[in-house]
Amino acid sequence: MEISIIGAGSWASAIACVLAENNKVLMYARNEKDVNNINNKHINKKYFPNKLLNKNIRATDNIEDLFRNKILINAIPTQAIREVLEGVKEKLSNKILINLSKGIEIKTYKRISEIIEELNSKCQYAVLSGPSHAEEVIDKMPTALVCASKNQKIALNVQDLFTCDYLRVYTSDDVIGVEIGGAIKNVLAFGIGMATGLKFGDNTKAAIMTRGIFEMNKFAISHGASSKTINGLCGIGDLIVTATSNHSRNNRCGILVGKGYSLDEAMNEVKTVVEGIPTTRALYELSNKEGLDLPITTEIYRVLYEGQDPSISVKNLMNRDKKSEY
Ligand SMILES: NC(=O)C1=CN([C@@H]2O[C@H](COP(=O)(O)OP(=O)(O)OC[C@H]3O[C@@H](n4cnc5c(N)ncnc54)[C@H](OP(=O)(O)O)[C@@H]3O)[C@@H](O)[C@H]2O)C=CC1
Ligand SMILES: O=C(CO)COP(=O)(O)O
Repeated sequence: MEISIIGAGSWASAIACVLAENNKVLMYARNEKDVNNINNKHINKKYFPNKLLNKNIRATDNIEDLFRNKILINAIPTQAIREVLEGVKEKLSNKILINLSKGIEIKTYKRISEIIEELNSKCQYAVLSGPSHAEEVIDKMPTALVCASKNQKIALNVQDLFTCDYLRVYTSDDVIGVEIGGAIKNVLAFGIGMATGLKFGDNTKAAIMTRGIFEMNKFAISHGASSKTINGLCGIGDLIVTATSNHSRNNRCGILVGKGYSLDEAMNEVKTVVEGIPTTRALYELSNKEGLDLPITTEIYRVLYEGQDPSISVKNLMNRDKKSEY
């Protein structure tokens, strides 16, 4: 079987390597030079310059080529999905789209399943998420993920497709919970990065993590998700990995902002996509519209979009009204 991947970045490449052990893989890259490097030298020069890719992996710069396959995997940044798929949306009919991206669209406040549903309601959707840095998956380090779909047959198929010695995939029917967990953990990991950049310690990180999970649950439950999902791999699990790993772009970018870099300087340094930045804005605006109080998200928003000093954010959080924990 051949499987298509929209995108040829870090996560797309790591997942391509998993699938290429038993399948052919066709990746879409928008740059011809990247396509030639993958096809002729079996190298993804930009994202994994030191790894030789499996020869079952091919690339194309023509997105239409992807639609010769039944299964498509999405691995481009959330804010680019609508624009990239708009021109080929009719072709999504009767395809299975497995989404790997994590975020909320700024323009519409939609989750990725909602974007796909809007583009083509005949596309069958699953989301695969959890604590999984590409740098570790490509080195075959044991990793656990969760796949959610409204259609349990599809969730089981995705479980079969990805399960191997180093990937354990659980199934779920809570698409909303899995998507919200993956989106919000990036916002919180950015905030925890800022605390590290401010030279605060492990107590501060644990406080933001725990109260952040409370915030994640509040938003998720009000959107119809189950708290069990948030307390599983896609929420707590992914927050732990993103907030504590040097691989995390969100955490690294937050550290730089905490150290005093401007947002532009920090993003230039990190280079790859930092999903927590646009998702902070979408989450802040949407929760305000819905009358949900998310104090940590609000303070991260103020730093990112209103130029507030991160140390003021910490003071604001510490000086909120006294209350009981729950
Ligand atoms: N990296 C990881 O460990 C993990 C990432 N994720 C999620 O996967 C998604 C992708 O992340 P990741 O692979 O790390 O990101 P990268 O920055 O490594 O790669 C992004 C890919 O998307 C392409 N791309 C970016 N913008 C556009 C656009 N406007 N049109 C077409 N293609 C575009 C890039 O192309 P180009 O090279 O030409 O810019 C590149 O192929 C994110 O939502 C992330 O949260 C999830 C789990 C793990
Ligand atoms: O989602 C991820 C790990 O599960 C990747 O996180 P970063 O985008 O912060 O690197």
